[in-house]
Amino acid sequence: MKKNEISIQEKQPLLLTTGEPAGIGMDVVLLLAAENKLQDFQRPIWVTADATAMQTRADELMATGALKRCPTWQTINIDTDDVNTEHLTKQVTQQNADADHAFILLNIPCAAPVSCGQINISNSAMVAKQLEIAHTLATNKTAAAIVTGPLQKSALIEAGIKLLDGTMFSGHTEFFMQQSGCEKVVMMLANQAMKVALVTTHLPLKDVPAAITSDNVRQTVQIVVDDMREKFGLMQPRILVCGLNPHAGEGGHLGVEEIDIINPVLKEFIKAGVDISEAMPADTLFTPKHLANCDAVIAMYHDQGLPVLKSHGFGDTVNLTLGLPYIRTSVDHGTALDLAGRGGASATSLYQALVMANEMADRSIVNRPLA
Ligand SMILES: NC(=O)C1=CN([C@@H]2O[C@H](COP(=O)(O)OP(=O)(O)OC[C@H]3O[C@@H](n4cnc5c(N)ncnc54)[C@H](O)[C@@H]3O)[C@@H](O)[C@H]2O)C=CC1
Ligand SMILES: NCC(=O)COP(=O)(O)O
Repeated sequence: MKKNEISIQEKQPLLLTTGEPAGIGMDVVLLLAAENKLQDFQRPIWVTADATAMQTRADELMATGALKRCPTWQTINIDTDDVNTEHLTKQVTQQNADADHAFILLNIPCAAPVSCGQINISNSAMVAKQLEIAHTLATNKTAAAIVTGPLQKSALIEAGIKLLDGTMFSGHTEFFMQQSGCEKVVMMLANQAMKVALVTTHLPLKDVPAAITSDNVRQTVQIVVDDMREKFGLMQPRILVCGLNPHAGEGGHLGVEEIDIINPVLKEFIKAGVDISEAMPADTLFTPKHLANCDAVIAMYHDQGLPVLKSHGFGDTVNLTLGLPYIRTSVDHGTALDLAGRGGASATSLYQALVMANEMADRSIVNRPLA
């Protein structure tokens, strides 16, 4: 082995959360496992799920013919009451990965039996527990990266699960941000056609304008610039920014956020040598002419940027969180309750999310300073 090269045995696992047990999270893991695709990463794959529900889902998918063979996995029963201590890390790292199995299942029991496509909010605490465990193992670097399957936000909200600051649960992005003590993180979705980062995430549309503050725009741009360098290796990323209003405010006649808030911040970055535009009309920014010369787009809100991106590759897109102290990627789709256990789910987005997490983890090993 060359100096500074890391052996497969030394590589840390990718930790995959299956999310909502009534949705397709377990299906897509099983589909990849059955095709031996979880072995492409040369790393152990750890999967959080309810062990009984996983076996039942495998049986259901076998019955539909979606699984041609049933993959095998190794189950570890962990003490889920004690997830914030070294206790958890010891429990999982003391297990020897068995090469004959597609993945290691960290068993997080559901409170109620799982029925495909039927949300039961009694199981929402188990979904939140998966995220807590993932956060703990990524923070202490036991896991190289977190890759999340889909959860049903409404189920966690209706179960009364809150973020650390006591506000309503709104998504993985906000959950991991608060758990990590970050003031700000950035949601980015990426596919072959484009990368789109968002200034605001899961907010009612009526609350968006108030959230477009100088600080929010400044922090978003800084995180995008830093992580395009660190996570994608793009040292001088070319960034285009959407305005908030139609025609980027039409010179102030259709809204003033561009003049009062967005452009003054963007000018600071331009002056500092960052390759970034001033606020552009979002309807013409997302055209091939502009996208051809751009590494990332910053959109002001969720449904300004994501429908355009998903229309260019739903199923082949990765959702990632920039600005966290660890790597987190995710599928681009939701729980698809209509498909759970039926065999129609595509696992391509999960595969792409694993590829991206693995590449970022490998890059962070290469970039790690020599002791
Ligand atoms: N990463 C996450 O945790 C995400 C969670 N969600 C949550 O998922 C729930 C349902 O959201 P929806 O808007 O209905 O979106 P959805 O992505 O679950 O479903 C939209 C449509 O796409 C289809 N679809 C989704 N994933 C597919 C796959 N892998 N293969 C084939 N077809 C697929 C579904 O059958 C449905 O017709 C919501 O609670 C939402 O918050 C949505 C997006 C991401
Ligand atoms: N549209 C992406 C999405 O809603 C997923 O959000 P998160 O759970 O990754 O924060």
